Amino acid sequence: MFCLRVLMCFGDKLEEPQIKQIENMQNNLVLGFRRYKHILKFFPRVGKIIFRNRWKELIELQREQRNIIIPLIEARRRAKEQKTEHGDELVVAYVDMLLNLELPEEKRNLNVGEIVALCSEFLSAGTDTTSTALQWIMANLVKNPSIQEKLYREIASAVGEKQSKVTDEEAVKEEDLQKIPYLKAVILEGLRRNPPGHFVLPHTAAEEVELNGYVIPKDTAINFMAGEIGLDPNVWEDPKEFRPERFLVEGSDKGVDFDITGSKEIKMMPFGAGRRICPAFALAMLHLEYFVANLIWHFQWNPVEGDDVDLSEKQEFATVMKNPLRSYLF
Ligand code: HEM
Repeated sequence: MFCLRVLMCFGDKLEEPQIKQIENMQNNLVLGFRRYKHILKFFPRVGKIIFRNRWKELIELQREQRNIIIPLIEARRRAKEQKTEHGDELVVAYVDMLLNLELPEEKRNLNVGEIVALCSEFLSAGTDTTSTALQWIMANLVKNPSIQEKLYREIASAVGEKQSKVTDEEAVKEEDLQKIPYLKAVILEGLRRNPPGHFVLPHTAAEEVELNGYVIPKDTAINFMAGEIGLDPNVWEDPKEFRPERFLVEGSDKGVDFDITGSKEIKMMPFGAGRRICPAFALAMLHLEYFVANLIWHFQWNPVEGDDVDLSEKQEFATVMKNPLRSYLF
C-alpha cells in the first residue's frame, strides 16, 4: 500500500530501499506523534523547554523528512520541466498539483515546507487507514466462508465470461468493479463493522450550539464516536453481525444505494462527514474494491486450522486487529 501511495505522490517508481527509507521515516513521525504532541499542545514555548530532549528529537525527525522528501519534489519539478520542453505527456502525480497550486487569497504558490507537510499527510493518512480496512474486510470474509463464496461467484459472473483463471492471470479490472454490487456491499459492511478510525480528527465548534440539551461553547474541541455510530442497534439490526446484504437495495442483488458521505442522513461515518470528510473517500473505496476483488478472485482464503478469526481490536494509528489475520490460501 505504501509503494502505491509513494507512486501516486511523487509519480515515480522508486527502488525498494528508497521506499523503505521513506516508510521508516514516516512511521517514526506518526508513531512518535503521541510523544511529541504534548510539546505543542499546551503552552508550546514552555513545552519546548520542559520536554527539551523530545523537542530535539522532533526537530531531527523533521530535518530527516525534509532531506528525504525535498529531493523527490525537486526531481519531479525537473522531470516535469523536461517533459514539457519535449512535449511529452506525464502521468499527473499529487506533487504536480501542489507545485502548480496558487493560493487564491495570498496569490502565491506553496513553499517547499508546505509541500513537504502535505506530501507527508498524504502518505500517512492514506496508507494505514486503507491497509487496516483491507485486513478487517478479509478477516470478516475468512470468518464467513459463505459470504466469501458468494462474493467469488458474483465476481466470476461479472468477469468470468471473458477471463478464465486457468489460462489468464489478468486482474479484475477497474471497469469490472461497478458490475459487482455485492463487492461494494462487502466493503461498506467492512467499514461499518470495523472502521479503521473510531474517531475523526478533532474539530472545533465554530459557534455556541445546543445539542440534546447540552450547550457546547464556541471554540470547544469536539470529536465524534464514528465507530460507535455504525454499531448503533437503534439504526442497524444485529449490528455486530457481518451482513453485506443490508446494503443491497431491498435485500436483492440489484445494486447498492447508500450515501457514504452522509449528506442526507448519517447512519455511519467511517470517512467523517461534512466539509472535513476524508478528501480521498472515493479513492479509498476504489482501492478497497480493487484489492478485495482481486484477492478473492485469485485465491480462496481459509482460517488456519484450530484458529478462529479473532475480531478483537487494538488502538494504534488506526484501530487494528489485536491478533492479525492468519490465513492460508488455495
Ligand atoms: C479506508 C480508508 C480511509 C479511511 C477510513 C479514512 C478516514 C478518514 C477520516 C475519518 C478522516 C477525518 C475526517 C474528519 O475529521 O471529519 C480523514 C481525513 C483525511 N484523509 Fe482519509 N481515510 C482513508 C483513506 C485515505 C486516503 C487513501 C487518503 C489519501 C491518499 C486520505 C487522506 C486524508 C486526508 C489528507 C485527511 C485530512 C483532511 C483534512 O484535514 O481536512 N485518506 N480520513
